[in-house]
Amino acid sequence: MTTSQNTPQSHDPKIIVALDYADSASALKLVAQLDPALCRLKVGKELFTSAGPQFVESLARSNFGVFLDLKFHDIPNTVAKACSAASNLGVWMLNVHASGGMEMMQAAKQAVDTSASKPLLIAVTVLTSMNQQTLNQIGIQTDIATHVLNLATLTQQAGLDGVVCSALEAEILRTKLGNDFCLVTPGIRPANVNKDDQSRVVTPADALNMGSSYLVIGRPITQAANPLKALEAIHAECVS
Ligand SMILES: O=c1ccn([C@@H]2O[C@H](COP(=O)(O)O)[C@@H](O)[C@H]2O)c(=O)[nH]1
Repeated sequence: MTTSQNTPQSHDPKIIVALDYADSASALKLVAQLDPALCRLKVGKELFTSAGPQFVESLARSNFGVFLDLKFHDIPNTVAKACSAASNLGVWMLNVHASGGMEMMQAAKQAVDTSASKPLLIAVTVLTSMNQQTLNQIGIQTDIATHVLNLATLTQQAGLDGVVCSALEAEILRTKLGNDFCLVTPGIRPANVNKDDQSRVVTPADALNMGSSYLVIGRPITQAANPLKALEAIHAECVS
């Protein structure tokens, strides 16, 4: 597995907790309850928009690795500049949308690789909230697993480190794209937990068995009565 030179952890926790909060104070309250031996952190559009790059930079200096999940999607020059700026925050991983195409992804990769910290760069294939019907609604008639494989293949050809996909597609991507390609899978739900707005969901243990490299988990941890206990239970399920 490719690893970032700036990874602050010598170990490699598989769980990435999604800090989907409205402000930095709420996010930090959760972070204070978590154990960096068990997880990394993800900052997405809501928290980044409210708390800003300085917050991400300070979080990236903590013992947690930070995945900056802004899913850049624009013309190549704009995405490359955004990726340079994001890399300079010292994050462990960042992402773009694979549907931005080869030229956009190559520009992003070049920007990341010429930064001082060289974070991992991955691309979103098909959002885990989407199903076959929502894919058809945007004009794509290909079956979802094939579309994910096509976008992931393009991502690998562009030289990126991996993709965001559902764990439902992890087995086919592992077979076709090899063991060194990073598969980051949101849509993770322990058994009997609400799916919320996710469509393509898999349990934590099944996701790892199917070939996921990292599990992105938000509400099952952040909205638990005791987030650390929820994290520990998921971690235990994964290692057993
Ligand atoms: O395809 C995708 C890409 C990103 N996400 C993000 O992951 C978390 C999931 O949160 P849950 O509360 O566990 O559903 C969230 O931040 C999404 O923006 C995704 O779900 N699917």
